[in-house]
Amino acid sequence: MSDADRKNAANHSRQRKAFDSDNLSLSREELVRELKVYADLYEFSPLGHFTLDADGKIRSVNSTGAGLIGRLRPELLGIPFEQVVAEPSRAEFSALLDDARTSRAKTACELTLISNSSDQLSVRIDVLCCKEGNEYRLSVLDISKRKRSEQALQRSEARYRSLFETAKDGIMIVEAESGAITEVNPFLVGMLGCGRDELLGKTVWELDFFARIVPSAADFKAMQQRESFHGDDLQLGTLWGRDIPVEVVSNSYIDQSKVVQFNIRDITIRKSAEEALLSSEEQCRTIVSNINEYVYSVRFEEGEITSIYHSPKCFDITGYAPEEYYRDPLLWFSMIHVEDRNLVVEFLNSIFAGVDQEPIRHRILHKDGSVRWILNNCSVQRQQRGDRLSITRLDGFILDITDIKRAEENIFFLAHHDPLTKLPNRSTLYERMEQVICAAQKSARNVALLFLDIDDFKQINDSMGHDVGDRLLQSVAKKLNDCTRSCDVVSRLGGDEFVVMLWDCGVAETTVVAEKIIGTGFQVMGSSVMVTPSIGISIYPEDGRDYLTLLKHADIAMYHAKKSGGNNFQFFTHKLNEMAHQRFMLEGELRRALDRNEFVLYYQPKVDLATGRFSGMEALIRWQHPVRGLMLPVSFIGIAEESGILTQISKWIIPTVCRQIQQWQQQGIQSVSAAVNLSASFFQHPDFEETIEDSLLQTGIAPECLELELTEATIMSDPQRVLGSMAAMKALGLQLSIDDFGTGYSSLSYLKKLPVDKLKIDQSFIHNIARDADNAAVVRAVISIGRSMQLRVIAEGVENASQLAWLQAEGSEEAQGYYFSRPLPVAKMTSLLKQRANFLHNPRGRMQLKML
Ligand SMILES: Nc1nc2c(ncn2[C@@H]2O[C@@H]3COP(=O)(O)O[C@H]4[C@@H](O)[C@H](n5cnc6c(=O)[nH]c(N)nc65)O[C@@H]4COP(=O)(O)O[C@H]3[C@H]2O)c(=O)[nH]1
Repeated sequence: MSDADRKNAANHSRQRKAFDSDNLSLSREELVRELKVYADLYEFSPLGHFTLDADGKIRSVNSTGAGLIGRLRPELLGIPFEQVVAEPSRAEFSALLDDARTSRAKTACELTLISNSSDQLSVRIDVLCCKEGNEYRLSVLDISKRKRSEQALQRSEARYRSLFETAKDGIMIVEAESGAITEVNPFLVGMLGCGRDELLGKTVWELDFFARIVPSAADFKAMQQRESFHGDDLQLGTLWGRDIPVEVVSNSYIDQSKVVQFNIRDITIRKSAEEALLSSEEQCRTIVSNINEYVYSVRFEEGEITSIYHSPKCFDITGYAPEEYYRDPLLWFSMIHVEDRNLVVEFLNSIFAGVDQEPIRHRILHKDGSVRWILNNCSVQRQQRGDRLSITRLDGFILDITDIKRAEENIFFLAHHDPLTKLPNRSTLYERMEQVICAAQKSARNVALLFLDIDDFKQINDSMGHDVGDRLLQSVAKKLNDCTRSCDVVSRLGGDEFVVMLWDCGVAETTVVAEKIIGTGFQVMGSSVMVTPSIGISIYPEDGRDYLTLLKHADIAMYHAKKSGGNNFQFFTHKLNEMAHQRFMLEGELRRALDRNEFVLYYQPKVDLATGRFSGMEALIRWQHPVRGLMLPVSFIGIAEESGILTQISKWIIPTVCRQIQQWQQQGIQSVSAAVNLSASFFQHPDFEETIEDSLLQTGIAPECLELELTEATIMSDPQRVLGSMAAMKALGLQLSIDDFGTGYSSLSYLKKLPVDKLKIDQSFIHNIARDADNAAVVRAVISIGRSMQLRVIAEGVENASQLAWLQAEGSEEAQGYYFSRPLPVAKMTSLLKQRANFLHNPRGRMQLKML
C-alpha cells in the first residue's frame, strides 16, 4: 500500500468513528428518520451502490446500480459481481477486492462492466472492505461519457500527429512568449535541409531560415496580435543553397496553448506556373497586338455588357481606340453598316443559339466615315446559372478584308468585263443573253443581236500602233453605249469585234439603231482618221432561238456586210446562211486538199513585146476538186487566205515552181523564169524567207529565175516589214514585181524606196483601153512611171490585137493575156516552151497553142 493510500484509509476510519458517535446520541425515532433519509440517499444516489459478501456475490444493490447493469434488482441479487465485469477487467476487479480486503481502506479503479442497456459500460469503482473482510461496499460511477471524450481526444491527437508528421507543408510550433521553436514536422526539416535538433529550442528570428518570414522578435509579436497572419510570396532560407518561395500562414493560440503555429508551403511550382502563365499571357498579348486581326472579348452579366478586351488593332480597322470600346461596349454594334445589321443580328442569334457558323463578312463604318469590309468571327462561352444556361462571354476577331474585297470585286469585274473598254465580255454577254432570251420568250418580245466589226482595223493597228488601236476600241465602246439604251447590252468579244444586244427591238427599231451607229462614224482619238464598221444583225426568235445561233447568224451577216465593202449593216437571211455553210464546207475541204494532192499549177506565158518571145511565165494555182472539177483561185483563194490555209499552200507552191523550173532546165529549156503570187500573210510569215532559200538551194536554180509578185495591198498592209522582206529577197537575187499596179494607193515617193523590178498594170485598165480615156491615161502614166524609175512595165489581161497594138504604141515592154495564151498545165506549157514560139510575128504560134 502506498503512503497516499495509507493516508486515505486513516481518514476514512476517522470519519467512520465520528459518524458512529454522532448517531449514538440520537433517539430511536430520530434514528429511524435518519435511516430513512440515508435509505433514500442510498436508493437515489447518482452512484450505483453494491454490497457484496465475502465471496463477492451481490447482497444488495440500489436502483442506480441495477440501472447501470440494465437488470432488475432480483436478477442481480446472489450472483457474483464478477459476472457483470467484462472479461478483460475481471483480473483487475479481483485485485481491487484483494487490495480493499488487505488494506481495509477504500480503493478504486476504472474498468468495464457488462450492461444489458449499453453493452459495455466504463465505470469507476470505489471499494470499501467492511465487517472484518466479510463485506465489500462498491460505489460505481458511470464514466462512459468521460471515457468517450478522452478517447475522442486521443484519436484527434493521433490524427493531428499523423497530419503533422505526414503533412506536405512545413509546420512549426513556436512558443508565443519566448519565440522558441517547440515542434517542427519532418516536411519542414526536409525543406530546410537541417536536423530537427538544430531548430528545436531556438528562437524563430535568430535562425537565418526564417529571416525573411519573422525577421525580429517585434515582428513575431506583431504577428501574434493579428491572431492569424497570411504571407504570400515569402522566401524561406535553406541549407540546399537556394531560397524557396513560400506561402506562410501563422495562427496564434494565445489563450489555450500559448503557441503560434506556422504553416509553411513551398510554392515553387505554383510560382513557376504563374511566371509561365504570366509570360505566356504577355506573349499572347504581344502576338495579339501584332497580328492583323482585331481581337475582342465582351462579358454578359445580368443583362449588362462589359468590354473585357479590345486589341490595339481595333484602331486601325475601325478608327476607334480600345478605351472608346471600354467606355461604350455598344459602340461596336453602332458601327455596323446599316444594310448589314440584320445579317449580323441573324449571325449573332445563331451563335447564341449554339449553331456553328462560318465567319461572317459585312461592312462597318470607320470613324473617318469610310466603309470597310470585315471578316467577323466569334464564339460564346456559356455558364449554368440556376436552371438556365446563360451566355457569359463573346470572344472574336475581326479582319479587315476591304482590300481583299476590292480585289475580289476587281477580279469579278475583270472576269466579266473587257479590261480595255470596260464593256461586258463574252461570258457576261452569254449570261445576259440567256436571261434576256428567257424573258423575251415569256413576254413574246424581240431581241436583236448586232455583230460589229471595224473595217480595216488590223491595218490601223499595225500601221498606227497598238496604242492608237486601243484608243480606237475605247472610242467605239463609248459611241456604242451612246447609241443604245440602258436596257441594251454593249459587249466586246475580243479584237475589233463588238456585240450589241437590243431588248425588244424588231427589224424597224434595229434598223434605226444600226443606221445611227453607221452614221456616227468612229474617229481614232487624237487623230483625223475615221473608221467604219460592218454590222451583221440577227433577230430573236426568227433568226435563232438561242444565243449561239443568233451570234453565229449575226456573224454571217457581218461577214456579208464586210464582203459588200464594209461601212454598212446586213440582216441575216437564210440565203446568207446557205452561203456561209458552203464556205464552211469548202474550208474543210481546202484543209484536206493539200494532203490529197488536189492542187495543180498552171503557167501563163509573158511576152516580150520587143521580140515576141517568152519573157517569163506566171504560176497560177488550180484546185482539182473531186466533185466540183477544176476550180479557179477566185473560188477558194480568199477563203484559204482568211482561214490561214494559204500559208501551207504557199509552202507547197514555191518549191513546186522551183522544181518545175529545174525540170525544164534539165529538159534543155534555158533561161526560163516563173513568177509566183504571194499573199500578204505568207510574205510576213516567219517561214517565208526560209521557204524561198530552201527551195532555191534544193533545186539549184538561179534566184533570177524566180519572180515574186506582190500586190499593192500586200505592200501597204505593213510597209516597213514588207520592205524589209523585199530587200532580203532582192539581196538573194530574186525578181520582184508589183501586181495589180494602179488599183492601190501607193505613193510615188514610197514606190521609189521599193526594191522592185517590174510594175504589172492591172487587167481592169487594159480591157477597154481603147474606149476608156481614164484607163488609157492610167496605163500611160504607169508606163511613164516605170520608164522614169527604170522599171519594166507589163500589161496584164491582153485579150486582143488592138489592146496589144495600143500597148506597143505606148511603149509597154511586156504583156500577158489570153491573146497570147491562157494559163496552161505543165505538159502543154512544156510543149509551148519547146516550140520557142514568137507570139508577135508568128501568129501560128497562137494558133498552134489553141490546138494544144
Ligand atoms: N479575163 C482575163 N483574165 C486573164 C487574162 N490573162 C490572164 N488572166 C487571168 O488573170 C489572173 C492573173 O493573175 P493575178 O492578177 O495575179 O490574179 C490571181 C492571183 O491574185 C490569185 N492567184 C492565182 N494563183 C495564185 C497563187 O498561186 N498564189 C496566190 N497567192 N494567189 C494566186 O488569183 C488570181 C486569179 O487567178 P486566175 O483565176 O488564174 O486568173 C489569172 C489569169 O488567168 C486575160 O486576158 N483576160
